[in-house]
Amino acid sequence: MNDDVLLVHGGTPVEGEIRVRGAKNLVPKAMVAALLGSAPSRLRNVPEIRDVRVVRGLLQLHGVTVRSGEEPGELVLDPSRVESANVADIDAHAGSSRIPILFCGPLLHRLGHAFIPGLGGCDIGGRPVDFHFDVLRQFGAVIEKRADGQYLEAPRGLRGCKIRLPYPSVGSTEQVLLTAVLAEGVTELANAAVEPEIEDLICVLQKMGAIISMDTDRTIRITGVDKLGGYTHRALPDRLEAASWACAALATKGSVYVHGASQREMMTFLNVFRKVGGEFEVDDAGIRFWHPGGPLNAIALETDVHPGFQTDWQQPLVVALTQASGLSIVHETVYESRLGFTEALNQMGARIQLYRECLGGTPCRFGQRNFLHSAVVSGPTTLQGGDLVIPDLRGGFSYLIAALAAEGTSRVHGIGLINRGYENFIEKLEDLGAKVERP
Ligand SMILES: CC(=O)N[C@H]1[C@@H](OP(=O)(O)OP(=O)(O)OC[C@H]2O[C@@H](n3ccc(=O)[nH]c3=O)[C@H](O)[C@@H]2O)O[C@H](CO)[C@@H](O)[C@@H]1O
Ligand SMILES: C=C(OP(=O)(O)O)C(=O)O
Repeated sequence: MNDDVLLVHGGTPVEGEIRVRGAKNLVPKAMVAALLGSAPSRLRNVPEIRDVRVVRGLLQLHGVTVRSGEEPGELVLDPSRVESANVADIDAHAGSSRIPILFCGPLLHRLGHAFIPGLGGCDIGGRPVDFHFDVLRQFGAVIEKRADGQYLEAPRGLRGCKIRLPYPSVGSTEQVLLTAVLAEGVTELANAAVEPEIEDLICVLQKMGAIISMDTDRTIRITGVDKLGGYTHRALPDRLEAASWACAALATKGSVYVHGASQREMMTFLNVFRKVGGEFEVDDAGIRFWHPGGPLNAIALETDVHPGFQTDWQQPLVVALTQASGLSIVHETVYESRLGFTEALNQMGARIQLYRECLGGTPCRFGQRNFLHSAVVSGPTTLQGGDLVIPDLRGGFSYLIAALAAEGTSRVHGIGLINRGYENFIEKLEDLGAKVERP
């Protein structure tokens, strides 16, 4: 059996219930934050995804014990014996995810040095980390580029500083938070990212004893403290996974109840979902998403930083837009190369044209720089099953949605990548009545 290929027999609406657990874009960061504590931490609602397994391995390499807690999805992290790790062992995790770079601040605080391997993450743009290293230098870190990664030291310790990010980068904001909380003095971070996962990380750090404020102009101020304790925290739900299943319901004319989905973090998505013609109902335990019948509406969509339309929602929604009547306009302003996945959709019968121009009013760094970062989606189109090779995490799930909506059977190759951010997605597909099988 080839466990990296999935056969998807399309044409059946997804119907039923699934559960989402803690957010892929918070849980690994909260695990890294435990490194900063002088006492054990307890993290709940942890999903079984690859990004969590990567960080668990990296923490254990550095002497942190990570064990399962009493309740399902609970981790207990004990940082009392943090130690240097063997570079070759760290390197084994090179290319696995974005998270290793967030070890810089905590390891500099705990050990006075850090080695960071090459990063992974979705291939949706250059994914530079210049902002990260700029802010670390401002704190006092000395960074040496080596063949297999970056070696950092803090010869004079880490001191608070005044930072303005060139762009509200999520990872760079997290880099500042995880470094500033134990740095000497006050740090001011202007033009910070304020995604819900950032706010949840601030809650984690505050529980540990950090002093962090967020101003109305997205300026975050951190007053360094001498010591942090442990935390007990239940991670916020994964709004990205929840939206992905909602788009599957829309594209296949189905109905999915997502246990654990939270309206608060999904308000912008819910507005767009409703404009396209989807229906949803919120209750205390989750959200039901369904296609009410009749035509879907084409829309104009621009991705942006929070509270704008989250870029990670874009790819699954584009598949649903192939089923909408009329011309939809999509302007991807966060990543320069996040529309490449549409080529395979066109081969299935979609009609999506990409443009270098900014097709929208949101200020964008990619206009006139030769990036195909806008799209016009003409629909509705009938999709035919085909051979699909997964390019990235959200593009991969989007291909599953397209295969579910298509006539005939699709072979989806490289499905292992989807485990990075979607817990037990094959079981969930089966729970929703999807006709999938391993060849
Ligand atoms: C593990 C995780 O949390 N991943 C999320 C995180 O990625 P990540 O933290 O990598 O995304 P950023 O917010 O940093 O990136 C946004 C933009 O800033 C640019 N940039 C970023 C850093 C830098 O040093 N230099 C630079 O130019 C990027 O190229 C990109 O164009 O936020 C993204 C934006 O919400 C999400 O799509 C990802 O799911
Ligand atoms: C881009 C994403 O993840 P990462 O930053 O981990 O590549 C994503 O979750 O859509």
